This record gives sequence, structure tokens and C-alpha cells, in this order.
Amino acid sequence: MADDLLCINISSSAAFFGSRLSSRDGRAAKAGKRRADGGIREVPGAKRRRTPGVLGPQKNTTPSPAGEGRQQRSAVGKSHVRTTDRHRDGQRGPDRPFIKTSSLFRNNPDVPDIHSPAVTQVKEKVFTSDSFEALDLHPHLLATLDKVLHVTSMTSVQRQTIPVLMAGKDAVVRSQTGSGKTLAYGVPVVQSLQAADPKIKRSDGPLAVIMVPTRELAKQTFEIFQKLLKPFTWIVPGVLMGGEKRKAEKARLRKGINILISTPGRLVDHIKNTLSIAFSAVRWLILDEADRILDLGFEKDLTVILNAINANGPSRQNVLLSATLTEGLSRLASISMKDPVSIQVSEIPEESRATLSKITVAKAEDGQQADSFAVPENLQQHAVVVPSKLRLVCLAAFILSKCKFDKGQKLIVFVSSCEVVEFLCTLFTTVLCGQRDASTTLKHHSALNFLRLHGNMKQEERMDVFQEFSHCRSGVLICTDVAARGLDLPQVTWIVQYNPPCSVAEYVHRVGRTARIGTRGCSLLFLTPSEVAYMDVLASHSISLSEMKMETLLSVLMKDERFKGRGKWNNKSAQALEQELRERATVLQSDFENVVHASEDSVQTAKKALQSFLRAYTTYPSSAKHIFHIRSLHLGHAAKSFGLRDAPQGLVTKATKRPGAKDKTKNKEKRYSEQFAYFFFVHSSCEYLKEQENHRTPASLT
Ligand SMILES: Nc1ncnc2c1ncn2[C@@H]1O[C@H](COP(=O)(O)OP(=O)(O)OP(=O)(O)O)[C@@H](O)[C@H]1O
Repeated sequence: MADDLLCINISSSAAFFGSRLSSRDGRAAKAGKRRADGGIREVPGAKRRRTPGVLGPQKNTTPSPAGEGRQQRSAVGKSHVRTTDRHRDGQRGPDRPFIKTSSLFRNNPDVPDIHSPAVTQVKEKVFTSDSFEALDLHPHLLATLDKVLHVTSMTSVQRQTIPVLMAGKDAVVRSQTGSGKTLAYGVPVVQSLQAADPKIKRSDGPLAVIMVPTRELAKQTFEIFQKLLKPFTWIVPGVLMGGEKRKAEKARLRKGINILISTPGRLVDHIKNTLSIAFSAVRWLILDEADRILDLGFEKDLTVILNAINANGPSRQNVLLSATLTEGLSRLASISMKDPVSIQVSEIPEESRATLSKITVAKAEDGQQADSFAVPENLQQHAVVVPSKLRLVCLAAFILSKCKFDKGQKLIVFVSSCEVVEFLCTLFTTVLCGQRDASTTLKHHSALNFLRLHGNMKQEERMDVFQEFSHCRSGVLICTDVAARGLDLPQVTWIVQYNPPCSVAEYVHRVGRTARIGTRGCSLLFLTPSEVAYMDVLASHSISLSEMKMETLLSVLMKDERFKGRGKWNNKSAQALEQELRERATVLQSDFENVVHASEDSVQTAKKALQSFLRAYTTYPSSAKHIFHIRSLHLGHAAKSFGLRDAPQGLVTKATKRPGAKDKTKNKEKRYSEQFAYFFFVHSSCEYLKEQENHRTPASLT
């Protein structure tokens, strides 16, 4: 660890996040010269002298193939070394404290080459040449599609779905993200309700119930229905979602809502508490993002809703839609629907089937072939392998390259927890938006605009951010998976997955926030060296990524004079350039560390973010634990990616089983949601509860 330490002398006057930064004298650029180690050259710097006699014997830190954590564990937990260094200006103030931090470029695991298995991606044609006029729609609805929504020709999923639904059938619809599924069900719902005889009255209550998983998606869907219903003013749409005033919603429900769009939790709230909804007239039940709604998390809510609707409703049409409906789930759900039509826009090419069958890791745990998902054809998917310690600077460099040096870019960065969103957003705003002039005061860099979105925010703030990011021309939205599904945010150019998703379905939905409706878009997945096997998992679902090199990401720092190192890079040799690059990365990391360590509060914020990241890391499903296991993380290196100079002591994260240990809950979630899907639409609560009590698998499923 001693060799892993740098000694930095900083001005400790930097205030808590958001305040002025300390002057540059704290940077690692001024740190001591580091010894070359294991073939890794260090940045050039001032000399570092080690106070003799303090160090214990060094352990061997040879990389182990088993994962970065194991090999690096030997490098942490040792006492720090008192070192001295010489400043860039050659002086060290006598009253300035020594700050010790580990080198960014030492003791990292080897970055393996990525061998992404060759797969043929599943393709879907987005547009057709068929016009909406070919359908038997009300002329006012046709005019609205053209003049208000600016759509004339149908997308593939619309051409296949609208006639089926207009014929009164149930449907299970799977088509890629951003292919127009909302209008695929929205148009037939409006067409059928406007034609109802006698004319629909507000007091009829809900005739269509549309369930979506998040508040933002509920709002977005509501706005689309508002537009579609412009000529049909007697049909009233309404939205219910958590965070809004329940009393106001209750009043609107009392007045009457004919097309009811809601998140499951909020609808249950009204069913149980306000008793203001009569479902006796429901003719349509639509589950958008159906695989998510049928998920374990929503199971109880959906049971309550179905029981309420089933109690005394007439026969109705049921529609399930998603970009990632697995065959198993849609088959089981369809058992309980009336002769549903299965609409799947994509076809898996034969060659792809052959490749898939060869990828053994691809097999689902129950031995079934993994489902293939279609991703937009114009989406360029990349992956970058970055050792833990370098993750923060690499993400920052990537954001700078897109938002500062490449104009007009709009990025969404997905992370694993609300705390990490808050932490990164504040840190990046402080460090990356800061620009020093001669008097070292900070100015805001206008091209960089960081926004945050997560489930712990107040509803009003969530909506403001959603609107702001929808309308801005460039900026970075740092968010949790609350923004992963359904959101139609215009002109997003890059999706960055800083923390890998919990499932391949979530991967597909996250990247689906770009390259929508035939436009171009790019995505970047961050992996650590111990996580590269995730590429195989993606390949097993027909998803193939090309590699981006970490050095390519970091190279943008050469353009940013704020991170200038010791300034010898006018020597144009490759070696000098590489050294300068490393020095600049180190300077940037030091800026982060200085801000984090500016006060006890900011250190605590960083620790909380680290802790929540670790906790989230324990929640990967058992089938992915061989790749994402908490034990393969190196705490000290993970801490560095939160700007912490040391691995914090006493972090509590839920202990998990060893990889390979017998998992009794294997496939439990899957079994659960499949069983639940079976009960979808048909069973009353009594039957459902009876089955649950008996813990029986329904006969038709066996
Ligand atoms: N026929 C069409 N022509 C042009 N644009 C369309 C058409 N239909 C829908 N769109 C636009 O395509 C975008 C994506 O539509 P939508 O959000 O319904 O996609 P989706 O398939 O539901 O995506 P996701 O799976 O991510 O929820 C929207 O901006 C919508 O206005």
C-alpha cells in the first residue's frame, strides 16, 4: 500500500460541496514522483521521500485472475505512511497538513480484452409506408394525429396492433423501445370510446384503465391522451400518481375520469382509502411496461386492482405491452386472456438462433434458451472496462468530452441508488462546472448542466426536472432506474450505464431512452475488470457491444487546461503524452478528493453514497452473482471512486451468500411472477388466496 500512496499538501480551506474550490496547490500534480511498478508508469512529479521505518513489510499485490477485489485486498487496510513531498512551486507551507492518497494508476487489476461473442442483433423495422388513413378512424382523430401529434405513417407495431385492438381482441405486444407502442393502444382506445353509443358521460367513471410503472411515465401518457382527445371533449382523461395531493385526486375522481392512467400504488391507495372509484364500466385494461407491472414488486398492488375491476365489470379488452416481454411471461399471461393475439414485431434470424444456442452461459437457469430482445438498429452500443479506482475520473472525462468539447449532446447517466445520484450530481457540478480565472474564483461553465432524478425527490421537483431535461438542448441527467422505462425524452444522444443494470431487460430499457423512433443514439456501459463476463450475458440475449478504450475516454483531459499537470508534454513523445495524461487524470481525481474531504459533512455524504452503492451491489439476482458479487469488490478502490482517500471503516452492507453456494431462492422471483401472471385477469381474490395458501402450482402450468 505504501507504494500506492501519494502525499498531497492541500489548502484545507475548501468548503462543503457547492462552495469555492481550494486553489490548485492540493493537486496530485504536485505530488511526489512515483516509482514505476509492475510495468505501469507513473506521472512525472516532484520527488517523494519516504520516512524510513514506518512501513511494515509489503505484501505481494500481483494481480489475480479471480477478480480485482481479491488481488487488491492485500493492498488495503495497512497503516498509512508518513511521507513528504515537494510542491510544484517547490515549497510546502509549514502549517499545511500532509494528505495521503493512493495513486490512481498503481495496483489496478489488469484490464482484460473484451471478446464480445459475435451475435446477430434482432432487428425491427420501425416505420411502414402505411398511412393512418388506411384505418377506419374518425376523421377528427386522423386530423389530430396529423396536426397535433405530427404522425402520418404508422410504425410497424402500430400497423400490427391497431387493427387487432379495433377488432375487439386482447393482445400481447412486444416491440422495441421507442417504436410507438403508446399510440398503438392509444388510437384504438380513443376510436372505440368516441364511437360509444350512448355517448360517454363523465359520470360513467373509468372506461379504460392504463397502468404504468412510474409517475413520469403516467404524466407522459396522460399528455398523449390529452392530445388525442382534443376533438372529443366529452371524454375525460385523468392521471393518478404518488406524490400528488390525494384530496385533489379524489375530487377529480368524484367528478369522473373516463380514461384513467395510474401507477399501481396510487390506484390501490384510492381503492382502499378514498373509495371514490367505481370500476363497473371498465372496457379496457392496459398494462404498459407489462413485465415490470407483473413484477414481484407490484404483485400485491395489482392483485388489489384486478380484484376491484373484476368484481362487477363487463367483459373488457386486455392489452399487455413491453419491449422486453419474455416469451414465458407473455405465454402465461395470455392463458388468462381471451384468445389473445401475440404481436411481436421482430423476428430472430436463423443465424442468430444458431449462435445463441452455442453460448452456454446464455442459458437461463431453468435450462430454457434466453429470450432475445430487439434494440434499435441505429443504436451504437459500447462498453468500457475501467478499474474501480479510475471510474470517477473516466466518467467525468466522458461527460467533459461530450458536453464541453462536443456541442449539443444530451446524456443520461444511470446509477444504482438515489444517494449516488445526489453525490455525483453535486460533485460534478462543483468540480466540472467550475472554471478558475486568474483570481481562482469559480465561474459556472454554461455548457455543463447537471440534473438529477430519483425516487427520493419530491414530486414537484421530479416533474420540474423531467420537463427541464425534456426541453433542454444539452445537459446531463444523472438518475436511477426511475427514468429507465417508457420515458420519451427528445434528442438524448448518449446513455451511460455507470452501474450495470440488474437485468438484461433493464439494460434494454435504459439504452432505449435514445435512438427512438428511427433516430440515432449511442450507449456506453461501464464494467470493472471482474465484470466483463456480463458481455456474454448480453450476447446471450442477442445484444452485442463494441469496446471503447479507457485511454480514449481519458484523452479528452489533454484538451482541458484546468487539469494541466507539470507541463512537460510539449515533449511530444508517446511516453511523455501518456505521462501527462496520467498526471491530468490524477489532478482531476485530486480535485474530487479535495472537495469530498473539504468538510466532515461532505465526507459523510460520500460515505453514504459508497454504502448505498455497496448495498445495491448485493441486490443483483442470484443468476448474476457470479459476475456481480460484493466479495469481488475492493472496498478501498471503490471508496476512491467516491473521492474518499481511505476505505471507510464499519460500513454495514447486508451480507450475501458466497458465489456458488446453494441458492434455495433460485428462480423464485421468476416462478412468482409467472404464477402471478396466470392469475392475471381471471381469478377473484378468494381463488387467488386459496391457491396461495395451498402453495400449489396451477394444473395448467405444469
Ligand atoms: N407513427 C409515428 N410516426 C412518427 N412518430 C411516432 C409515431 N408513433 C409514435 N411516434 C413518436 O415516437 C416516440 C416514441 O413513442 P412511444 O413513447 O410510444 O414508444 P414506445 O414504443 O412506447 O417506447 P418504450 O418501449 O420506451 O416505452 C414518441 O415521441 C412518439 O410521438
